[in-house]
Amino acid sequence: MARLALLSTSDKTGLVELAQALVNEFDFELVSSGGTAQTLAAAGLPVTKVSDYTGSPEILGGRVKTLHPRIHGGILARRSLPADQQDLAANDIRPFDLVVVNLYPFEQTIAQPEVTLPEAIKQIDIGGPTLVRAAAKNHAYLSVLCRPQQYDLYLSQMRENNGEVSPQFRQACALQAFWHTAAYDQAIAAYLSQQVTDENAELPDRLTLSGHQRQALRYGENPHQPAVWYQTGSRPEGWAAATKLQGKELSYNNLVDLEAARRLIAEFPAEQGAAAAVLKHTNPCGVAQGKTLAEAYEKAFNADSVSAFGGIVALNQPIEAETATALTKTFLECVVAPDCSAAAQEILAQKKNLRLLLLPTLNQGPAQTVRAIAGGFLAQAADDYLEDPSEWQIVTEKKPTAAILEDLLFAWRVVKHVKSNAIVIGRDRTTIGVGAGQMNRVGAVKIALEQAEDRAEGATLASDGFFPFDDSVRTAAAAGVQAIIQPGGSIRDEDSIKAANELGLIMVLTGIRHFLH
Ligand SMILES: NC(=O)c1ncn([C@@H]2O[C@H](COP(=O)(O)O)[C@@H](O)[C@H]2O)c1NC=O
Repeated sequence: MARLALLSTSDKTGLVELAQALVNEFDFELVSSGGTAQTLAAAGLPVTKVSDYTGSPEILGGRVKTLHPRIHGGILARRSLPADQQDLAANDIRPFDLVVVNLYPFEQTIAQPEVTLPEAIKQIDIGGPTLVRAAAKNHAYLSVLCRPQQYDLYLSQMRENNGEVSPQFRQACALQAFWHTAAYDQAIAAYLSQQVTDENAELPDRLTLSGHQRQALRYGENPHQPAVWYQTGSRPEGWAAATKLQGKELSYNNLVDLEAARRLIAEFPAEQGAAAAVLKHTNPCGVAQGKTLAEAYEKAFNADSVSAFGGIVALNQPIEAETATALTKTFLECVVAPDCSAAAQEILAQKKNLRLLLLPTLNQGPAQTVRAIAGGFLAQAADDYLEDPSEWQIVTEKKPTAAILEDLLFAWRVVKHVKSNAIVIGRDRTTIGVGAGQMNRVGAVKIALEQAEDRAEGATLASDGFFPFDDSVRTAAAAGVQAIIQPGGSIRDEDSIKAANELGLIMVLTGIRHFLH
């Protein structure tokens, strides 16, 4: 007797070709749900509708189509178990050899702007996952395919093995099927938890990390660490949707640095003027705003040209020829920008090893960040607090001019993206000294000042956390710094303010801290 395949697919890609091969090459009979049967019949293929096969019509507008003992009995029966065989015979049920299902497009639906809850719920597939899970459970006897990308592999296995597939192949398909339904349910649960309106909605009770391998990376932070890049969601977003115009494969460290660069450059919206950032090991070594993108990049590069070698560059506006020429003057690992002109692409093509990426959504990142610890993981809301200088407190006798306030805001936006303890010294919307990741704050001040040299005269200084003592203020003043921005909140704030007044400095307290660990 011919073998039986059940086909019920939402995405009809490759369906007809698969079904033709099943019927013509492997003598399958086809049973399909309404829309799938229609597509197959329109292609001239013999197909039995599920409703004819079960004798039960599709009801509730398609909510119940394949949920029937004649379908699920045929999928779940153990061929080697006499009791199961008797049940099949007694109930006139034929076993299935193949189940091909893909699910209602839930994720694509919720990705659409302004989708309503009832619209989303309508796209929660019930019968499909039931078929997939049943077939995957019984993979000892049948195959399950849940994505069109699997069809060719299935057919080639059948062709190579005289119309059979190996138990290993069926098992691999079952594993993919369970990952698939798990990710599907995860997307539903995540969406529904977003609908809960309490203030903790972004950090729900349960958090499941779900992603599929986008790319096996050559290695992790170091060559002895295996690493993989996982993509969340079925539609590529963020870096998974970026276009790489040239250059070698992205590495683990490239991606970590690129994400740090993206977060930083997102502080500077393109419409507020050109900005450029050069990063090394996630810390900015040079950041600048300029009248043009080329000027911003030159300023950022010159801020610390030694560290910029081998750096990651993020630009907030499309790259044109002048900026491209400037970018070719040193060795850079990666450049990311929202766009790049054809002329600029031609210039950058000279740098064969440079990875050039286009990411139009530079300011769109994850709402939460997650980090693994022994026995669990930590999740927090991303530090995307929008600075509002009208909330700042000017605590010294000397008050900042509008120009100094602008420089303070610039340094403050940058220091947020430097590993703690962090100090940024800035001048004319350019960083001139960065002290990153120090174990004491005055140490970070000294490193930043050392780099700034005599350029510290008249500069501004930003500190990501408060000053526990007045030593940082005194050190900065001695080097010529004229204005300081910091969160405040130390029990000894008064000491720092007093020192600032004594030394003729301006001090601004933001009330917001930006530690980055
Ligand atoms: N309700 C059911 O019994 C049921 N059985 C299969 N489906 C889904 O219906 C879709 C195919 O429907 P159609 O063949 O009518 O185009 C597939 O995405 C499949 O996963 C169902 N739909 C939803 O739950």
